[in-house]
Amino acid sequence: MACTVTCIAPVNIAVIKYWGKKDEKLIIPLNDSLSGTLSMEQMHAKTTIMASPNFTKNCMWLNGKEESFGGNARLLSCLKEIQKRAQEDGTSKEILKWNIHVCSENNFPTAAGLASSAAGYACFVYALAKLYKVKGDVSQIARQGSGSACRSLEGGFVRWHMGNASNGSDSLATQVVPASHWPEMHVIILVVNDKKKKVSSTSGMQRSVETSELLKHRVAHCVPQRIAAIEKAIHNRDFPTFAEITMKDSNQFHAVALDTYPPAVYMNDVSHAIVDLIHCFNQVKGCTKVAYTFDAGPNACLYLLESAVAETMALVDYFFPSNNSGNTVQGLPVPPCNAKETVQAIEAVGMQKQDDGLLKYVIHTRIGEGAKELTDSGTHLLSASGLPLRLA
Ligand SMILES: Nc1ncnc2c1ncn2[C@@H]1O[C@H](COP(=O)(O)OP(=O)(O)OP(=O)(O)O)[C@@H](O)[C@H]1O
Ligand SMILES: C[C@@](O)(CCOP(=O)(O)OP(=O)(O)O)CC(=O)O
Repeated sequence: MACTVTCIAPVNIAVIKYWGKKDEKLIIPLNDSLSGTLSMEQMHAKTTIMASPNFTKNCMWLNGKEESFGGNARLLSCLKEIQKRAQEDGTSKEILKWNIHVCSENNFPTAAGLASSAAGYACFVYALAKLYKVKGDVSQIARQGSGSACRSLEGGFVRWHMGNASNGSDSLATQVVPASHWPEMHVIILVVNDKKKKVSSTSGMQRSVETSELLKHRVAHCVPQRIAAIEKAIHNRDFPTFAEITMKDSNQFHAVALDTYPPAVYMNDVSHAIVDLIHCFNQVKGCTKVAYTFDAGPNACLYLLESAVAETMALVDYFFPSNNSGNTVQGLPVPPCNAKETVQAIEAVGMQKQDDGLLKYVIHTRIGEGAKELTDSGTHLLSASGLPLRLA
């Protein structure tokens, strides 16, 4: 009688940042944004949703712990919107009356500045769409869970169009190119040891909209040109142009955060030392090898071509030594590399080796595919009676 679906969805990291809403409730942004979707082999959210006439209320478990469903306005608005679409599409009325149990797990740290909310809400909405057999684009609905979630449904590079409609009907995400367009594009995430609690993206951007003059300038004069130029660079697989725009946009986003009153400080000294290292590396090589970008936290996300991975990691290990033998790298293997000459050249332009243990760990991944359903019933996270198979 019960219906069950299980789906996985990826993380995405913006190269042109979303920062600021023109509608807080519908989550309509002030500007277009563009991101790379990261491979689900390394990082994904996985969500099982079961609908049953026997369930007495909607329930949600995240990483093995029960969370409030009824008290989470964003989960509720995604559910309401998908059900509305299902009704329009003529889905059987019966299932729409049943309560649902949702069980989700992220195979990477939640709420640690690694875009878990983007993967999580994309997965929730994608799985609901499968459950109710809703056809067509659901990015307008994922957007209402967390803005950046709308970019996690598709693979490759994805653009979120801010749209013009006041009801948000044209504020949706579309694929710019599939992952296969630029398979050499890899990503290294440097997870920075950080004790401090951040200002959430939601409240930080709200404060920026209220107080930052620079945000107005960014939205009107910078983002439109950058979106057009980076799309072109992606189509042409032009890494130096892609990298320069990515770094400038990250820097401008953090300048807006500082222009906010009171300021929102997301990058720390380690983040700034990573920025210095990347600029020194690009300088001594005489061409742009690596781009950095930072979201609302201190962790660095490096976009680079596969051919630069080994040397970049050798430099990270040298300039940001771990407490023991090399930084722990999760994900794709990193080939060994003797970067002695580059290290010397970088030291000659003034970069110094940092203290031990500033990085927690490193994730090596690549651009990957969008959300998908797992059809093997052995992958469900809920038992036949609708309870989590694993609790924390
Ligand atoms: N798999 C999931 N399913 C549903 N909701 C999720 C999931 N993962 C995360 N979330 C929601 O997202 C919240 C975390 O969002 P938050 O913005 O604090 O962290 P983040 O997305 O990891 O970091 P950042 O936005 O800075 O990249 C969680 O508390 C939860 O409400
Ligand atoms: C810095 C960012 O990562 C901000 C992401 O903000 P969220 O999508 O987390 O915010 P809400 O819509 O309020 O949930 C930039 C980006 O991903 O484009």
